[in-house]
Amino acid sequence: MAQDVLTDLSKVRNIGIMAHIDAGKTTTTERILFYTGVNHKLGETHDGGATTDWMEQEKERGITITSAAVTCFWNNNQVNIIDTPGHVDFTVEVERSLRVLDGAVAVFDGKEGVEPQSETVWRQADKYGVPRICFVNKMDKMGADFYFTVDTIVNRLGAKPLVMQLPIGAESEFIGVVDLLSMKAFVWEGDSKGDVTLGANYETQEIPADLVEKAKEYREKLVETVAETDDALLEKFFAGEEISIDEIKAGIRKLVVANEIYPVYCGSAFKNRGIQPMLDAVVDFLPNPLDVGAIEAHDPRDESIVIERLPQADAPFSALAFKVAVHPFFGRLTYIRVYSGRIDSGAQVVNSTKGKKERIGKIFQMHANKENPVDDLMAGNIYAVIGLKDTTTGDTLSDPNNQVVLESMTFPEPVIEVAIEPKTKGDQEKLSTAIQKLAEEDPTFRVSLNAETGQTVIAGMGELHLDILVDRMKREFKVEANVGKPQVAYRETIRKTVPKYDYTHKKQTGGSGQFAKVQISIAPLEVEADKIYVFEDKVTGGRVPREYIPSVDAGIQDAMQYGILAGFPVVGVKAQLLDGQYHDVDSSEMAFKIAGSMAFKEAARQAQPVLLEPMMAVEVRTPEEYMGDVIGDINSRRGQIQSMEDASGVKVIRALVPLSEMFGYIGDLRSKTSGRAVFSMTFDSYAEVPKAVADEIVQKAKGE
Ligand SMILES: Nc1nc2c(ncn2[C@@H]2O[C@H](COP(=O)(O)OP(=O)(O)OP(=O)(O)O)[C@@H](O)[C@H]2O)c(=O)[nH]1
Repeated sequence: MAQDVLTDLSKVRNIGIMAHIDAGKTTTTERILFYTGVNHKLGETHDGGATTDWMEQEKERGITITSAAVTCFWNNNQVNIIDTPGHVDFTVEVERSLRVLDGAVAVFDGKEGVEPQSETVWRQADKYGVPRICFVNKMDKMGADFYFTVDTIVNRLGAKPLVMQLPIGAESEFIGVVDLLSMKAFVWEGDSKGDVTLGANYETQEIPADLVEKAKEYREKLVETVAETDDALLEKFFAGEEISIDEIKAGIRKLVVANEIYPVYCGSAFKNRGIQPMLDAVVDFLPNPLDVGAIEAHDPRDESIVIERLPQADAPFSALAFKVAVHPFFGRLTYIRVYSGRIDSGAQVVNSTKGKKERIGKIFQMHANKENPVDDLMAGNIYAVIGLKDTTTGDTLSDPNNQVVLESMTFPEPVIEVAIEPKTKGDQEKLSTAIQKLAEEDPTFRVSLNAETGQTVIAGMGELHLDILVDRMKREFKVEANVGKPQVAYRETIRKTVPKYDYTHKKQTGGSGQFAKVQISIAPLEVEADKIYVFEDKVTGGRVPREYIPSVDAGIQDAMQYGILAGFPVVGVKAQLLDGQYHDVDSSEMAFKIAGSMAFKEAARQAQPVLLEPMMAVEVRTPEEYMGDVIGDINSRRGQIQSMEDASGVKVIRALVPLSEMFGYIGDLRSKTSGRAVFSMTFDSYAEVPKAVADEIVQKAKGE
């Protein structure tokens, strides 16, 4: 069934399927792969047979964590599907995918409507300007309500839906849809019971009598919405003239590409209903790489110089790596989106983010059940390549003679950490390998070694994120280890400037001694993104020789790893080396490093050190009757309420709450609200821990 890669970019769609956890993203993707002919046997997601979920954990947990790209073909168009994860802990993966998508299908649960997590993902898609169509899934489910779901698109997302279909029948009687463009009914015969080979195809019929009026009303709305955007169409509309389907489609396409409107489809992925018309809509309305146009890149030598790259074969090559995965047979596989140019396998490129040469090895397009080798990389398309050694997620690959850097991706701060203690020396080695491999795939976790306890500390986005990392270490890399409880990633900072601090490191132990004298100043520094520390050399007259100055810097950074209050990393420091003294024989890099480190430790004690904790932006949606309880609970967790709003019959409460108070929140919220409230949270900022709480944390850290 493999087809050659299309070179006509107007026939390429790079899309994502985005959804709240359990809305049916995996099932929908599976059905798409079935209908597009590459998947002959459907995997039922929770039996572990789904082809996009090839990691063990995904099979067991039934959730899609990694984004794999799968290529399929629909009516002679090539559709590349980039799988986007739906869990809140993996929003970085979602952003990473959104970065390389041209359009998306937002899948909603037809009973729940827009859920908080779909809202988060929706807003992320807004941020990247990704045009979308909506698929209201699970129309066969008890309580499914298409019109309610459409309302939630308005109320909860503030977006403008365009109803393209009406459901025929509801719940177990849901049999098909009215297509408002052709004004026909598409009916899927028979009950598939989740087996796609049963009742997979639809028949075109007349609209059932009881839906004719409603269909007319909705078609009128549809045509009016489209006509309003085009003077010529509007004239026709008011003159009562027929506007052709092609004219309507062209109008919708323009509005979708401009992110002004979101066509809404419905169906039941599980029962194989509604997938084909939704695929037609992907092709009809979502943008192709030409619609998206030029991408903005930067000169690697000077970020302020903007360079545009057009999706053309004869432009200089540029591509973004958005995923590194370890394939069971090929080893390291790098997923890339090519933005411009065309190059063959074997070509030399440059990783312009890291300034390293790379060679493109074999190139594949990943189909659902096999890899399809291709000869070259083409602008506008998505590929998996082997042979790249140093490229990790977020890196740009360029033409060596025309280098650019595509906007790099920002990742939220990892705020939860877990300590891992390998059982044997062998396990320690396995752990290092595991960490290195996992870091290539996922740049969102950080690793540090606690020199005092010998523990390896891994920091990530949330409890589940860490859970999965640890699980993979044990399972894939066979690391035997004791794993601690997840802890909040506290930080320390200083509040006062210490303008001058002298420290002399002197040691005489037989032979040659050690001597270094430094005078430093430290001051609070506003933390911005990765800028958590600044070092300035203010030494004059060679009083500290050039070669020792970096050692002082390194010594201070070493000391900052373990803050003086409770051993948490210190951030937000501007350090200056003001003066010093050396000895011809006894001074060394090591001596200056120790002096720098000790000078910082002692100076920091005078700089009013404080503890910082991660604050989470929490959003709770609750029926009004539980609002008092929810707010009371947030207050008792040291939360600050930011706003309260009404949205489609529920109250939306937004608050800033310390992460340390959010462990186990989901269970408490469920029991307080009889399971009727939902919440989402994302990292917001670091804030100073109130004195009383800080004292407790310090006590505990010292006790341990
Ligand atoms: N009744 C009904 N159930 C569905 C439908 N689509 C999916 N499901 C079920 O809903 C559950 C979740 O479906 P998935 O496809 O795994 O959902 P997902 O959004 O990929 O979930 P994650 O991978 O966990 O994010 C499974 O038990 C599916 O069988 C549908 O159209 N109707």
